[in-house]
Amino acid sequence: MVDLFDTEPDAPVDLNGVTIWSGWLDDAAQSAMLAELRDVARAAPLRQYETPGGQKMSVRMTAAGEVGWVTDKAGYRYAPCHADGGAWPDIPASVLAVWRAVSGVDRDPDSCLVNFYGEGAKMGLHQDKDEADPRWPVVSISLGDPGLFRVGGHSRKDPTKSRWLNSGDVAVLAGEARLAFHGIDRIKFGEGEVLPEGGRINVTLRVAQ
Ligand SMILES: O=C(O)CCC(=O)C(=O)O
Ligand SMILES: [Fe+2]
Repeated sequence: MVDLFDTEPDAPVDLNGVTIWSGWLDDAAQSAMLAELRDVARAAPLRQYETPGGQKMSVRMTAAGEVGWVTDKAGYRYAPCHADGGAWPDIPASVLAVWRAVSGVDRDPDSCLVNFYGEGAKMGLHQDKDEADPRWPVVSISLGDPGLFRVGGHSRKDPTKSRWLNSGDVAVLAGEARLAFHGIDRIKFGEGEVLPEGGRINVTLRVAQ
C-alpha cells in the first residue's frame, strides 16, 4: 500500500562503497535548485575546459564557492576567480542544504563544481584528488537526464560497478570510497524531465582547501 504520509527517504544503496540516496530531492526541490544553478551559470558561464594533455573535455563546467575547479595546459587546480576574472558566485543555499544533510561532517564545503553534460558528453574514470585533504567527503547531486555512473577501487584496474543516477539522486564518496575511481560512461540524452532542453547536471561539493 502506498503511504501518502511516508516522507522518509528510500534506504541508501551501496555501490562499491559509494552511498547513493535515490530520489533524495523531490520535483519541487529539483526545480528550486535548478533555478539557483542557472544564476550560478549566469554569473560564471559554463566553459569547456582542456585537460593538461590538451584534450577538450566533453562536459561543460562552472563553479561556486571560495574556489572553483579548473583545468588547462597548466594543470588541474582550484582557482579563486573564474575566466572572466571575477570571484565565483556563492554556493546556492539549496545545494548547501544537501551537504549538511548527507555529508556527515560539521564543516561546510568551500567549492561547488557544476558539470553540464550535453548530448554525447561523458567523464572518464578518475579519482578526485586535487583537494588539500581528501579525508573530507565529496557529495554529488544529479539533475536532468540519467547518467551511467561507474565506480571502482583505488586502482584504475580494480573491478567496477555501475548504476544509473537519476534526477534528484545524491551520492556520497566518503571513507574508503573517497578516492575510488569513478566516471560517467554515458547519459540518456533527452530522457529526463527536469531540463526542457535536455542534458544532465551534476553538482559536486568539496572541501578543497
Ligand atoms: O557527473 C558525475 O556524476 C560525476 C562527476 C565527477 O566525478 C566529478 O566532477 O569529479
Ligand atoms: Fe569525480
